[in-house]
Amino acid sequence: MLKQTRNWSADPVLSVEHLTMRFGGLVAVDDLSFNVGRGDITALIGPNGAGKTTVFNCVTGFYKPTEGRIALRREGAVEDEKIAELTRSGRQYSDGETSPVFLLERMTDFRITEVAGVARTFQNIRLFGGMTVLENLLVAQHNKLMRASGYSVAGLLGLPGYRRAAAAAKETAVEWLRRVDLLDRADDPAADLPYGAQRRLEIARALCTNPVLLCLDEPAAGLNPRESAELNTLLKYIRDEHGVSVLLIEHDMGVVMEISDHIVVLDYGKKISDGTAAEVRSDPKVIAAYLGVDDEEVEEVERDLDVKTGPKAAEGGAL
Ligand SMILES: Nc1ncnc2c1ncn2[C@@H]1O[C@H](COP(=O)(O)OP(=O)(O)OP(=O)(O)O)[C@@H](O)[C@H]1O
Repeated sequence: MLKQTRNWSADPVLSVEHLTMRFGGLVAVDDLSFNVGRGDITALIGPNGAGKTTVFNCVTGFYKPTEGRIALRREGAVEDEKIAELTRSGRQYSDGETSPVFLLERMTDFRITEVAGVARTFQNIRLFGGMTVLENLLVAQHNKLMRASGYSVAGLLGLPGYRRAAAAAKETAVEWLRRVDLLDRADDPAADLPYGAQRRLEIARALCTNPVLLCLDEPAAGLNPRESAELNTLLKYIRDEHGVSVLLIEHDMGVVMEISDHIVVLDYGKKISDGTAAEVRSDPKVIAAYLGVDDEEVEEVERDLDVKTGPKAAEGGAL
């Protein structure tokens, strides 16, 4: 069931404002603004080369944007004036407050994950193939464990604080493995898992860091229809039961239209549409952008939309 409220206006967890990213003479992202609603699944879509991954890389600290502000409100609504004040102060985030704000464009990727609570997965799976499935999830919680050890030999000596933290980390890992249906593979090397299972493990690993915002780069890429359906169920569970906001890049329109509360469409680095699936689907600018790509992709998009939305899509003249 998709939501009726427009969380991205009422309660944004992330605000991207006037984001520009240039690579030499190429403007990959051009004065882009959009919000991600708290507790929403938001999809960033657009033809190849539209700038989607570049936006992701800016949000997660892999790129420093040329211009723009990326504000994360971790726990709830914050007045614009407070964010403006933080911006003027030159600081990266407002600390020790009930509703902290993080200016991600000023932070390193490591701190964005650790301090602000933004986790991500990659287009190309990046697991530790030689480690077991369980170890991959424990490594994701390494920093939490280091803090519990007081960055001393407490860990080696097995002092109680560290032991408790280690047990909690294992519990979190086991819980997510159960949720993504990989508990029976816990002791197998990650590289031995089939492709779809590796994708689920990557998502579980990101969730072990307890993020408020989970960024997924093409999570359905390479999945078969059954695995795609399982992914949809998992993402809805993450949203509904854990309140994690999800921002995803996805080419599979079947997945996008079925699970997204909000869709932002890019073309040539600019936003061309922003709204619910129904709004975006019938937007002539979106249709035109997709018609600009090669025939095969247009056909694929049309087929996906037909399958998922049936006659309604056809009435609305969808993509
Ligand atoms: N590190 C980089 N250096 C130079 N150009 C880059 C870099 N990263 C991306 N680009 C360029 O920026 C533009 C946007 O690329 P980006 O990968 O963000 O698009 P995308 O929408 O994610 O595409 P796709 O759907 O194919 O993954 C492209 O023209 C790309 O070649």
